[in-house]
Amino acid sequence: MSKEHDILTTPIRIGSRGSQLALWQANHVLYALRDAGHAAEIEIIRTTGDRMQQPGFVPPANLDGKGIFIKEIEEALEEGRIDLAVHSLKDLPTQLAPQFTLAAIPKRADARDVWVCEPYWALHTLPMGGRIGTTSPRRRAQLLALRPDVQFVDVRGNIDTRLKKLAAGQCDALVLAAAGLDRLKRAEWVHQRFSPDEICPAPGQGALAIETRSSFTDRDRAIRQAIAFLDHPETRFCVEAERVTLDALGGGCSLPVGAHCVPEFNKWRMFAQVVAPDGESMVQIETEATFDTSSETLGQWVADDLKSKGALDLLSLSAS
Ligand SMILES: NCc1[nH]cc(CCC(=O)O)c1CC(=O)O
Repeated sequence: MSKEHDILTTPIRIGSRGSQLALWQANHVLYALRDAGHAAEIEIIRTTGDRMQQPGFVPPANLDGKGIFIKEIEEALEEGRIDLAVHSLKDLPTQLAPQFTLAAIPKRADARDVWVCEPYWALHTLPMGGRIGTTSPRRRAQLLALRPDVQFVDVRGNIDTRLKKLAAGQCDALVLAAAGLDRLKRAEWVHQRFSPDEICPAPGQGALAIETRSSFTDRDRAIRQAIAFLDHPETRFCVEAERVTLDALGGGCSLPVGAHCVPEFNKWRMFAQVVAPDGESMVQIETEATFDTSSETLGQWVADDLKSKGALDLLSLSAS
């Protein structure tokens, strides 16, 4: 047994939201830790974001939308009620407070967005004025850029709730992350996986983030060592570059910004899109970088390139 097993005398406590997808993700980490010989358990934490998805929720005046799925989880981490938190990386703000660390970023699943719609098997076969259920400003803007005639309906809730609302006719189609549907074994609902140069995914989409405390107590150090084997350096590089781009454009998951980096032979390839809310104008770039480029440099390049093409003007339209 390695040293961290001696220090970790009580089970590793994993904090998770209670949604199906969050619990799938937390269980994925739980089983990996148990396979590695650690005792571990899950603690479910209710976040502001979860409460917002309940009918009748009245948002507080000071709600800025950033980090609404993580506030209560970070509080539990800070108070030592949990040892690590499993998040969807795309829901994490681009800047973490210094007392927290992303101790592992596991191998990314399919990062793409997908089209979910039985009768119309692709976006271009949806009839004029078709209603797509998505509240994401990025997806709305990108979809309008491809199909200016489509309409949107607010379809919220967890993945099964949204699929039920689709089946009940509240909308004609959904656009969702492939990763969530794949993880919950709902891939039979997927009719088309959008290419990232068509609908560029959110920064970090499809990746998990394992957040721990940064402190150097024996236990916290042992926790980070115990989880380190789940880290996938290629994924970490890609999502860091994507998050640097988003951060340089102002951060926040409500911006209509897509960024997607992939390793390719001996280089990195990155796509990024910034779209005006009405879809009428957009800037997009595709760039390559050698493997010795840092994620910070690549992400910053991409942001600078987008800015030089007018991205900030498009983003100011979504602020107003
Ligand atoms: N914003 C909600 C959210 N956060 C993470 C995922 C999917 C899983 C992932 O992207 O890792 C989803 C649902 C969706 O966008 O369809």
